[in-house]
Amino acid sequence: MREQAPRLQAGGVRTPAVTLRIGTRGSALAVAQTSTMARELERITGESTELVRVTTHGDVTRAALSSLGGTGVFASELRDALLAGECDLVVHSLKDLPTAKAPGLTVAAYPVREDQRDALCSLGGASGLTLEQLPHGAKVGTGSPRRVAQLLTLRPDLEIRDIRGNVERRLRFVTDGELDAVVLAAAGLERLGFAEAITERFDLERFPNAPGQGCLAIEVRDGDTPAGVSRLDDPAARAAVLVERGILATLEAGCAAPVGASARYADGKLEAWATVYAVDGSSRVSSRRAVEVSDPRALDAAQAELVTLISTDLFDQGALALMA
Ligand SMILES: NCc1[nH]cc(CCC(=O)O)c1CC(=O)O
Repeated sequence: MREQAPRLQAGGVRTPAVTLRIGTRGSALAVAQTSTMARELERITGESTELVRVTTHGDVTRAALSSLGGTGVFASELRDALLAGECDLVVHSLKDLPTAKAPGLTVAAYPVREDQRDALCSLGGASGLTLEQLPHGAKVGTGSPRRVAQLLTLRPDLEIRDIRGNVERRLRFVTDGELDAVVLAAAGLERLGFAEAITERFDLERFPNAPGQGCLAIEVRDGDTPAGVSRLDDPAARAAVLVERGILATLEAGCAAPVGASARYADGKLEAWATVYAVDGSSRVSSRRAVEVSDPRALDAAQAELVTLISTDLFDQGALALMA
């Protein structure tokens, strides 16, 4: 696997691809997860790969994410590079991808999902204080409205601090003693080799994940899926994340919305639960449903049914008013 910028010959004519060119954001997390996919593709296809780094606006600004025009700040420039033919596929964190399909592009694979849970990182890592053990009024950092609401639901006494920056920078708030703990996605910590910083992985029942968290998405141009890419797809991961994101889309909520949704597909059963929070954690509505899937060919219909069941239930309980 080599790394290089998109190659342009004099006159702007692109040289024919000799290897699979994989577009990625330049952050350490993005490069780590894209490299994992590149190695998988090399193993599957026997072809070589190279990484094409695309710097996105979301990577270079310190502004609050919510001020950057909502969802998709990380995804759109990667998508532009793919549409322009500067790479053959791109690897996204699914959580950061808007739920609407991008014109001309398709998600060709949802690879095997990693831990979808959120993790508390307090000083001392595995031997640190859990959420329950943190002192009264402890300072906990997160930039996610969902995590804020979830934390305040369980510990209304906490002082929540809005933090931004990459995973390493967020962990430093704790090691520097500025905050008592931060909350991050377990998957990102693991991909970066920071699993030892994890004090507690939150129970999904009380702390449902951001829709799609822990899953990657491999996006390609419509009708132009490079050989081998479809083999990265994991049907169980696909089913679960499509339900989680289907609920998010039906609620017309973005990736920064205070919505947690967890799904799993196993043993012929597709099951999901979701909670919509008031941002201050003062109230919430939840729903949980399961559908039997006797024939895997009926999975698409089962997904749609489950999304409708849960979304309708959430609407009936006043989810829209809560998010307003
Ligand atoms: N919004 C940033 C982001 N996008 C994906 C991940 C983690 C990995 C994943 O969910 O796949 C993170 C960091 C975090 O939330 O801690």
